[in-house]
Amino acid sequence: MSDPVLSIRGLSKRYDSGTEALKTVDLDIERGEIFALLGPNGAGKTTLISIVCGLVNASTGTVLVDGADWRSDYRRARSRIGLVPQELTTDAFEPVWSTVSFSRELFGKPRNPAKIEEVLRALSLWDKRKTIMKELSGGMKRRVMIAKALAHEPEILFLDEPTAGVDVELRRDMWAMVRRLRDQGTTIILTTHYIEEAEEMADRVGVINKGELILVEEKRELMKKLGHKDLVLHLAEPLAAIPPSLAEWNLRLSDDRRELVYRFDSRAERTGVPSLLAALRDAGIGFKDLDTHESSLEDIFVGLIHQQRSGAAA
Ligand SMILES: Nc1ncnc2c1ncn2[C@@H]1O[C@H](COP(=O)(O)OP(=O)(O)OP(=O)(O)O)[C@@H](O)[C@H]1O
Repeated sequence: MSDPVLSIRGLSKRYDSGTEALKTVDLDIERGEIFALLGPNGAGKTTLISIVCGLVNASTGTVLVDGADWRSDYRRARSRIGLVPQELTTDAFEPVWSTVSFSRELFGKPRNPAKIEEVLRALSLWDKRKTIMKELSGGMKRRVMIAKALAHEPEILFLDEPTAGVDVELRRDMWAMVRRLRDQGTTIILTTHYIEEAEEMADRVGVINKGELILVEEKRELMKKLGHKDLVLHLAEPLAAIPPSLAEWNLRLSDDRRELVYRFDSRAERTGVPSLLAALRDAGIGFKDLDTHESSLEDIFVGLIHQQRSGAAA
């Protein structure tokens, strides 16, 4: 990778409470990419973002933001970054316009009404510029948080769980907006619990668990690894054993012999599900119901860690 816009080396964090929130993270972010940091609750996502943005002190390590050291050259480094935090923090009685333009001034940038107008228009907030914050809908408030983060024209935008608790429509809206920002040249780093969100949005995905960056990959590669689904067939009658004619599907029979489970790659062109159902009919095995389960993120992490360890041992 040439000339990363963000370069993180040996970053670790142990809070005063003794919690080791980050264990020696190394990460380069490419200019102009959308990078999703994917991990369960407590994985260390917010800690990582907070350190890079100068809100939390690292225990060890260094960060270069567009070449500027985030400790010795803090102002320059910080001015390159916009942060949209998880929680909405604005003055309820302030209108949208002044809320956003104040954020620009905080970075010591000269007033620039044309720039503020551009940001508000890009986020479809122009019509609301005179509305006070408390009269906005939840989705609008989130947009204002993004406008605030963009008001000083940062190169890198951090979005900490941008769609937590928002409905599906707003989530799609947010994704489209993030893509537009990327198309205009902003580098985007977002954190998420949702595999679906990482899949939809990111160019690259970093998986973090228990403070450890388990892997960083191109989205397409990662999704191949995450694509397993289980088809569970609830049988009409308990089955003594799986007949040899079904061997090719590698089915699993539950301990009570009432469920057959077929694991398949949901992204493959041929999942094998239709042919399995036909083979079951031919074998005279009836079922009352069927459902599919996607592995939880937790299961996937366990799998990835396992894969990594066995890879390292090989
Ligand atoms: N200020 C703090 N003091 C002590 N421990 C903290 C503090 N902030 C976070 N932690 C702990 O550090 C670990 C990582 O937390 P962090 O908030 O970074 O995770 P996260 O991946 O952002 O989680 P979530 O998805 O729930 O927001 C957790 O065990 C958390 O309890």
